Formats: sequence, C-alpha cells, structure tokens
Amino acid sequence: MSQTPVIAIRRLDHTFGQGALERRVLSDIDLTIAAGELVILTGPSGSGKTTLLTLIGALRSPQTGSLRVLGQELCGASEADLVAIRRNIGYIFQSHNLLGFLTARQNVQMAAELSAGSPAEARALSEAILVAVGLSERLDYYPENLSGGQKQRVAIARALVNRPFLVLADEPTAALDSKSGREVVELMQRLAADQGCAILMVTHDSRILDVATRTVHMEDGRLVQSETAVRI
Ligand SMILES: Nc1ncnc2c1ncn2[C@@H]1O[C@H](COP(=O)(O)OP(=O)(O)OP(=O)(O)O)[C@@H](O)[C@H]1O
Repeated sequence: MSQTPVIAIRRLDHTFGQGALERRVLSDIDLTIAAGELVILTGPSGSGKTTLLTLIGALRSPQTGSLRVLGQELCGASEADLVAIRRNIGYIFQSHNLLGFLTARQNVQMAAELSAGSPAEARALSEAILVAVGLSERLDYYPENLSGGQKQRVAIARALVNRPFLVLADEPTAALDSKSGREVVELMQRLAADQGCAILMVTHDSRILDVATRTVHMEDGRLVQSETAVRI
C-alpha cells in the first residue's frame, strides 16, 4: 500500500448540465497525494473545490480522465465499486452532521459497527477514539449539550474510527471560533500522523494553513500547486 498513492488524478475534467446549459467546472486536474500527507485545498467560492472533493470521495461519478483512490480507478467504476471505496474514506463536513437523538458515543459507534467484529468491539473502539480526541468526559452527552468544537471533535472521531486510508474534510473549522478551529485541525494532524492516513482539507481559514504538508490552490476549475511546507 505504501507505494500506491492514496489519490492519483490525471487530466480530470468535470462538467455539470448538458447542451446549452453545459458548464465545465473542473479542467485538466492533476493531483497526487501520498499516505501521511495533509494537503490543504484553497480557492475562491465557486472555483470547484467541493466538486473535486466529492469526486475523490466517490460521492459522484467522474466523467473523463483518470481518478484513482487507493489504486482503484473511479472513472467508469460501478456503483458497487464506489460504495466499496467509500468504506476506506472518512468524511468531515462543515456542519458536523451528528444525529441529535444519539449520544457522542452512539454517533461514533454507528460508524464503527461497519467494520468492527461485534457491537462490543465497536463500543470499545468508539470510546477509545473519543478519549483520543479529548472527550472522555462527554461520552454520553447528546450533541445539543456539546459546544461547536466538541461536536466537530465527535465528527472527527466518527470519521477516523474505522482507520480510513483517506480523510476528506470540507471546511471543518468554518463554524468554529479561531481557538477551537486551531485545536480541531491540530487534532486531525496528530491523528492522521498516528494512523498514517492522507488528509485532503478544503478551507478558507488562512490561520490554519501551516498545519499542511502542502497547499494547492484552485482558480476557475484549475489547480495551482504551491511548494511543500512542513512534513508531519
Ligand atoms: N450539482 C450541480 N449542478 C450544477 N452546477 C453545480 C452543481 N454543483 C456545483 N455546481 C457549480 O459548480 C461550480 C463549482 O462549485 P463548487 O461547490 O465545487 O465550488 P467551491 O469552490 O467548493 O465553492 P465554495 O467555496 O463556495 O463552497 C459552481 O459554479 C457551482 O455553481
């Protein structure tokens, strides 16, 4: 696995609509991300960042070019292949998307049950990762009784509990104050380094760019890569 890039994209294009309404939103995207990298994707509103993230996340089908995730080609892949690849990916979105009628532990455990051998194992894994993200005192709290930063930590725990090879995060700090935002990304950075996964994070938050191993910038559907920053 270590030789295969987690993400390998070549000459990827994407259009929405057809005929007179056709609109190209991604052009000639080339991007390779290796295990252990935390890559930040920036760019103006409407430049195509979320579209690229959802394509990499196997949440929509790529049209032309090549998009490999963990060695699996997603262009032309069947729905079953896309579902299979999603099991290796953790997703963290701007709004944490926790289920309000489940506690912090139950929200994480629901995800853990996809891969754990038994409910007891899923529970143990969930508790361990919630402790790792600093929520040992909040296991049985419902989301409405957690702060924004704590909810986002639960979302991170849920995304990482199955030890995914890839984590995709879309504006994970957008709803947080600067201190909580910083804590959340440093936590992601640490857990990714511990688990050896790759992270691709879309953000407008210029205060957290230094956590990245590399920053790539998108303008009008095209990627501009910047130099390597620090390695985690
Ligand atoms: N399902 C869709 N159908 C048609 N056009 C779409 C669809 N989804 C996105 N678009 C268009 O594609 C372009 C890129 O959108 P996208 O959400 O990827 O940008 P973004 O860089 O993530 O923007 P933001 O930073 O505001 O979230 C936009 O012009 C958007 O209107």
